[in-house]
Formats: sequence, structure tokens, C-alpha cells
Amino acid sequence: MGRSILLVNDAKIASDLLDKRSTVNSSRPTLTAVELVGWEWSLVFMPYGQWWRRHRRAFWQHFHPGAIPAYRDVLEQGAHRLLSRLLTTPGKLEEHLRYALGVAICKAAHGLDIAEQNDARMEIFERALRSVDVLVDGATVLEFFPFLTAIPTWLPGTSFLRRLAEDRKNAHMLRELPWIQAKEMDNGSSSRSIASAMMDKIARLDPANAAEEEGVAMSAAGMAYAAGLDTQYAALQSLFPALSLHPEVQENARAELDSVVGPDRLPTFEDRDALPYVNAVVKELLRWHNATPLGVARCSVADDEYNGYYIPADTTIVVNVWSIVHDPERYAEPDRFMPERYLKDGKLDCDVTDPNGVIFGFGRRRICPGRYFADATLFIFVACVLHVFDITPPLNENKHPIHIKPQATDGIISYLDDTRCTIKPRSATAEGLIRRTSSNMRASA
Ligand code: HEM
Repeated sequence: MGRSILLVNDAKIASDLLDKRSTVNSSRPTLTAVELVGWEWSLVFMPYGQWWRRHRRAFWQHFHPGAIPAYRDVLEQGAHRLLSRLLTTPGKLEEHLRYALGVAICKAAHGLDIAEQNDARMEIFERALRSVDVLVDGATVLEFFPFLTAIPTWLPGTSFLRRLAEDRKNAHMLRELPWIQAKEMDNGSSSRSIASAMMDKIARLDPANAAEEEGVAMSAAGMAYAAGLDTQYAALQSLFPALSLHPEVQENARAELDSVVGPDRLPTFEDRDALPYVNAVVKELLRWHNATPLGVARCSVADDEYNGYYIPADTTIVVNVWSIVHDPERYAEPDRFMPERYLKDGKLDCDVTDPNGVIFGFGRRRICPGRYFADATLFIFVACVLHVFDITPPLNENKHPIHIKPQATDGIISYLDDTRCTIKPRSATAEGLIRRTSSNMRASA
């Protein structure tokens, strides 16, 4: 009510406003619901300013490109867990993906392990992340009628407010619980995880600054789940329909993996430069099903003029990233999953617009600071799945293939609504490799 909204459908305009005029357009809209749902500690929703800057700096110290190689082992282990689970119960794809991503994030961020079944931490992460939906679905009414939040929750018709209180508790636990557990484990001595490295640094501060810095560090470490779990899950779940609908992509990827990696081991980060096709699959995955179709809304902090248009301060700016990465002028046959579009003479073609230039947002100040971590995760998960599994269409009760037509869901994060597929090891050798890797993992646990 009374707030201007600017919807941008063009990559150049988005870049002009959000890259080149980032001093004016790097804040976020203030939403009453963010605090109500308990996400006020999240870097994603913080308005631009000193407080946001401190959190961003604390986060970036552990997620800049030079920091990512330190997470290679945990990311490889996460991918191996996925393979082992998919071999045993391929019908639980979504559960396995979330579990494997959770394992990798939790180990990297807090040095904690996630149990194979019914892990209390994982349940808290899941409950907390579901509360983000409230920011989209239900809380809008509270933006317009904030007095509703003052209504006693024992009155009939206020179950929504009671749910908010529960969501708030879960969102706070997502931030605090893994930190407290990492602290108990850490003893202040090593740098096994992002949290323990942060704790070592805080231990050297004088007590007057340490408490506030610990709050910032706790929030920054919690962002790995808060912003990393659902986004990466949304991207990776779309791999399976993409492959079952495009068998030729699997054939091409396998030819490359067979010649570079061979049948006796799984791909590693060391192989990455020699796998241009697999790298192109990762790029196409992010474009084909864009997990954040409208990016994350920005807010202008001063009056501005662009191409003759007046943009008042406090305008919400939303970029239609989906339409940009599905523009047929840039990406021919945009609905086809076609990694070849990024390749020329067997190498990545620099003339093709890299979709990552818009998918992770805009401008040095506010662009997704987890993008290098996401890129590494997606590469290793995608390479490992392609190396050992054959992904084909789901079958009906008569064992005939079903043609699926997955649709993107609404929300800040978009998923595909149908990921049914058949997942089988692509050979006896591949199956043996998964089993060997899995028993080695158990032996070294
Ligand atoms: C497929 C994966 C991902 C996608 C598509 C994605 C996309 C985005 C987008 C569009 C933004 C808003 C940027 C802007 O305002 O211009 C963002 C912000 C953010 N992302 Fe990601 N992201 C992904 C993975 C991750 C991961 C793995 C992490 C953490 C490890 C992460 C952490 C963050 C944080 C902390 C912000 C807020 C930055 C700020 O407001 O200053 N993201 N992401």
C-alpha cells in the first residue's frame, strides 16, 4: 500500500539499476513478517547498512572463491551419501537430496554430523525453512494490517498467529542450536569448520566486543542452511526430470566421464577442468529450472531517474530473472535442456551469455555470496550422479514409461512439482563402485 514496485524484465536494465547504481538500489524492502517469522537475523532480508555489512563480511570470509577448496572433502562425502542412498531406496529422491545437502552444509558450517535417520538437527532445519513460505503465502496481510499481530492468540481465528510463534522459535533455533553444539565440541582449539574458525577469532577479542561479534558470527554461519539448503535442493531436484526427459545429455556426459574418470573411481574436483560437458550441464541446470525466478527483491533508498523515468525512494525492485534466462533471443529453444549451447569445439564458449550472471543476482554489494559454494556443490553432485546412474522416465503399473511435464511452483524459491523418474545404476561396475565407496565411508566414520 503506497509503495512503488518496479518489475524489470531486461538484463541490461537490471544491470544498470542494480550493478551500476548499487549505492541507491542495494537495500531490501522492510517486511513486518520477517521479524514475526524469526528471520530478522538473516543477511538476505537485512536492509543495507553497517549491520548488514558486518554480517556480509563475516559470511564472505568463509565463502569467497579462495575458501571453497577447503570444503571439497565434505562436498564429495555429501555426494557419495546421495549415491549410496539412491542405490538402496531410489524412490525417496527428495528426502535423499535434502539429507545429502544437509550433511555437507552442516559439516562445512559447524563441523557436525547428521545421523542417517531421524536427526533432530535436520528436523529443525526443515521446520525452520518451511516458515519462509509464510513470508510469501500468509504474512502479506500483516504487512497491510500490522495491528493484527497484537490480537491475543487465544481468540478464535488466530491459529495463523500461533503458527507464527512456532515458526519464530524454529527460525531462531536454526541459528542458535548448531552454533551451541559446535561450541561444545570445539574447545576453542581447531579450525575444523566455519564456526570453529569464527570461534577461534572471537576468543582473541576483548570481552566487550566478543559478545556482539559472536552474535554476528552465529547468524553468518546459520546462513549456510538458511540460504543454501533450499536453493541448492531446488536446483538439484530438477536434474532428475531434466535427465529423464533428455537421454542424449546423459550419453554425452557419460562419454566424457568415461574417458576422463574411467569406471573404477568417482569424479572429484581435480577432474573439473577436464569435464566441460558436465560443467555445461551445471550451467544449464541453473538456467532451465531457475530456483529463484524473481531473484530477491531490492529496495531503493533515494529518488532516482532512469531513461526518463522517475523512481521514488523506497521503490521495491523485482527482476524477472526467469524471463531473462528463458529469452529465445539469447537461449534458442529455451525450454529444452541443452548443455551444448555453452560449448564450442569441446570448450566453454565465452560468446554465450552465462546465465549465472543473472541467476545469482546483481552487483558486488548484494549478489549471492554463496555462489561459489553452490557452484562447487552442484558440480560434484551432478558429476557423481551422471557417472553411476541411468535416469529414465517413471513407469506406470504396466511398466510403460510415463511422460512427465514438470511445472515450476510459486514462491521465493521455486521447485519442480513432478520429479518422478526411474533411477538405476548404469552398470554392474557402477553399482560395485557405489557399494565400495559406501563401505569405505562407513569404515572411516
Ligand atoms: C542454486 C543455488 C543458489 C541460488 C540460485 C541463489 C540465488 C541467490 C539470489 C538471487 C540472491 C539475491 C541476490 C541479489 O539481491 O542480487 C541470493 C542471496 C544470498 N545467497 Fe544465494 N543462491 C544460491 C545458493 C546459496 C548458497 C549455497 C548460500 C550459502 C552457502 C547462499 C547464500 C546467500 C546469502 C547469504 C544471500 C544474501 C546476500 C545479501 O543479501 O547480502 N546462496 N542468493
